[in-house]
Amino acid sequence: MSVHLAAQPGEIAPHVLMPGDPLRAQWIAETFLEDAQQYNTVRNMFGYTGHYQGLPVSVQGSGMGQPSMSIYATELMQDYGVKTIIRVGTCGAISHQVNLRDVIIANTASTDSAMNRLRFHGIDFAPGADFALLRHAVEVSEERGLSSKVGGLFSSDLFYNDRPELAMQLADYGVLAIEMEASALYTLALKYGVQALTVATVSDHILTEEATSAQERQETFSAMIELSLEAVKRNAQATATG
Ligand SMILES: O=P(O)(O)O[C@H]1O[C@H](CO)[C@@H](O)[C@H]1O
Ligand SMILES: O=c1cc[nH]c(=O)[nH]1
Repeated sequence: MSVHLAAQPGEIAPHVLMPGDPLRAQWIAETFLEDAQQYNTVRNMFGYTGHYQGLPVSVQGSGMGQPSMSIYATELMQDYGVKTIIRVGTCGAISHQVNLRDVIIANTASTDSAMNRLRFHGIDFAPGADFALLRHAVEVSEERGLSSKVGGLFSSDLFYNDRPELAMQLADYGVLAIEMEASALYTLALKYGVQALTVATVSDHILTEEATSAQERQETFSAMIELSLEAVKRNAQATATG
């Protein structure tokens, strides 16, 4: 057990998908994993372990925002020795390069959070995805003809922002969408030598004002989950043979 996870040693797989929403974790486990067993209900931040095509995989809710993601990601990496994490999230597009329901495969994550300023004493660290994992995800997406794009996310501490125009300026620098966790995940993964990636479906388009429903955010976006599971499997196979 760790402070926030009730799993016994060995109950969490080396490969983990992390949605923000614990009910999306439940849906992923019940829909995509075989023999899924729940290992965590502490704070209702559900976690499950099952199998995807024979590969042990866990799904763990992260909660919303970088402090919550940091707690769960740290415990997964430090206390349970996980090797691979893919955040499977939703995001709000700030670029016309992406459309509603497109899948963004994030190579990097800018942030307005002070977390890395605290961690690095004012230095602006540049958190990035694991290249091998990202390459597997892109390969799967291309094979399946998915509407996806590789690019940067903005991990914001503010969902409701008094100055939304500040985030919009990031689009001029190629940032595709806003979410709230990727920067912390990438930073911690680099610290612990874990392979991490964020795959995020555009649930809201801030420029066109299109939006998906809460039910759709919780229970759909199958393409993103199937893409992530296949990328995890290929990455695990490549790591085992490499
Ligand atoms: O759908 P999830 O994975 O929670 O991701 C996005 O949705 C939440 C905000 O509604 C934030 O956590 C943001 O990052
Ligand atoms: O606009 C949005 C949509 C999803 N998640 C966010 O953080 N922002």
